Amino acid sequence: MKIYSPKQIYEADKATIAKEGIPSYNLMERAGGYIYEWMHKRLQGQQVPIKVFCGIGNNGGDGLVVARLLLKNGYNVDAYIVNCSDKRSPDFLKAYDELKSASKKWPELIKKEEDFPAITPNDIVVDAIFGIGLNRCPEDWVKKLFVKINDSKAYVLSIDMPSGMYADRGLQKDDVIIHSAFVLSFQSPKLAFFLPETGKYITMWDVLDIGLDPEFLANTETDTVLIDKPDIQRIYRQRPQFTHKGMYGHSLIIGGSYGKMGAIILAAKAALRAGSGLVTAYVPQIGVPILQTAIPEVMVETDNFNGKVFEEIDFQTEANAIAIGPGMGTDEKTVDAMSAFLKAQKAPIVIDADALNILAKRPSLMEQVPDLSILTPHPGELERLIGKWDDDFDKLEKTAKFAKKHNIIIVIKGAHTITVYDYKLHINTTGNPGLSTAGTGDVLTGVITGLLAQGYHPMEAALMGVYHHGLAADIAINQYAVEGLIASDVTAFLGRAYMDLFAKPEHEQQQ
Ligand SMILES: NC(=O)C1=CN([C@@H]2O[C@H](COP(=O)(O)OP(=O)(O)OC[C@H]3O[C@@H](n4cnc5c(N)ncnc54)[C@H](O)[C@@H]3O)[C@@H](O)[C@H]2O)[C@@H](O)CC1
Ligand SMILES: Nc1ncnc2c1ncn2[C@@H]1O[C@H](COP(=O)(O)OP(=O)(O)O)[C@@H](O)[C@H]1O
Ligand SMILES: [K+]
Repeated sequence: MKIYSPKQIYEADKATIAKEGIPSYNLMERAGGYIYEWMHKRLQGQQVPIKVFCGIGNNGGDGLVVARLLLKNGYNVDAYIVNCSDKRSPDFLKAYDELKSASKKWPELIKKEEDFPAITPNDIVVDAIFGIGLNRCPEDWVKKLFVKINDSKAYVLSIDMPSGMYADRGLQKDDVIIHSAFVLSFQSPKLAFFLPETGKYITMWDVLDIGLDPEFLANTETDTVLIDKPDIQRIYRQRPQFTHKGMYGHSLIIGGSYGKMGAIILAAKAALRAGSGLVTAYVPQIGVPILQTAIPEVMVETDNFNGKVFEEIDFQTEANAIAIGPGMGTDEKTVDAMSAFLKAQKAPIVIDADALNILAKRPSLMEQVPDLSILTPHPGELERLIGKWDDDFDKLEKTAKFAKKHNIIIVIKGAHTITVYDYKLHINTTGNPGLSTAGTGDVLTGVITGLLAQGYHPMEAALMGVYHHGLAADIAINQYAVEGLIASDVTAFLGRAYMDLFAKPEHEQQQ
């Protein structure tokens, strides 16, 4: 699914108005009408007190349309104008007049703290104060209203965006954002919904198709996309019948050190479960018996030194895909070994964990990283690589620049893992907080490497690997719950994730 920027949404509005030959106000009526229908379907006429807080722009106008429709259909509704500016938009004014003629009184005006109405936990608050047009910090009394709404414990339905959240910048000091139980977002969700600083203010969201010009939308390329099942189905390649293990690639996973051999076990096993035909682990000598005991399917190579960490990375395996980093440590001897290893690499590799920390320690090594290599940092590792950022939007910009400079793919891990390549952001939709547990990152490295070994393009391997890893965890929590899930369970459920990719929905299975 494409995620349009605010600029593209304003352009889509214009294109729709021009093509359909309608006044812009019709779009507001349409949007408000859909929101009313969404609410009516759930409320079925219940007399819950509904308080609609409207700003003075088009988001506020949408709120006024909703308030009018609720009123006309017998709901218990009060509308308030949060009078944060005198510059009211023309369509807001039209919606304002329409509400006045339907209710015979003007909505209540809020200009200062003393004007705030009481809000109780039994109320429904419709938040239509600011949408994508928020472009400066609201005045203090407006922020106090946000706080009052948040403290009220009322159910909050936000129109288009939670008020106070910006569509084009992240959270900054002194920002206050309305906490939404549900956001109904027009045409596409907004990037801020998926970023850690701002996404936490939203419990659920859905998209309302308000009928913007389909041709304009189809022909508009976006910098940000949400990756969901159909995208992965298009990437997946079915296995033909007459095959042998040599056709599914040989993965080589380099890593492990004294006390951290588990990381390499997790990654190697995940590469196998992702479908890699052969897997070899390259570990310091101390790891050989551990690996050989833990996974019989995996071959093991080691260096010529009898140490607890690598002093050399020199292997015989002819690998189709190589990953380096899990559990490897950042000992100076290992840094030198990695430096020599990188110089010899021509094809894309997967770089994770301590290998990322080594790149941060010796930035000149970045020059040796092959094009299209996949780096999989969590936010801590990312910061060590690219430096500090001001907010989440700044983080994405800095990451995109770094990825472009080195022609690499960066997978920023987190609640919505974002894969960055060539200034484009791919937001993952699977996964759950059960993944916040030791070793799940090692499993991800194994999955991506296993896919790369099978011949998937590095971008395909990154997107499918991240999706699949999250999907396996989503299936596994039905058995283990988020608290009980451990990294090995994710690997164990990778097969189920493959099955789920093409499973028919339950109601079709029963027919
Ligand atoms: N295609 C769409 O998505 C449609 C969107 N509509 C609505 O239009 C909204 C965008 O409307 P607008 O561009 O009017 O913007 P908003 O209604 O989001 O609000 C901002 C308005 O207040 C002003 N403003 C910004 N920051 C302020 C601050 N801190 N204090 C005081 N005033 C401030 C802005 O100049 C702007 O006029 C969308 O979010 C959506 O709700 C619909 O009306 C119709 C179609
Ligand atoms: N709350 C969450 N929701 C979804 N995915 C998560 C969440 N927390 C962590 N993850 C995922 O779990 C993995 C954790 O990786 P990482 O931090 O490297 O762990 P480790 O170093 O222990 O292997 C990443 O793929 C990340 O995206
Ligand atoms: K809003």
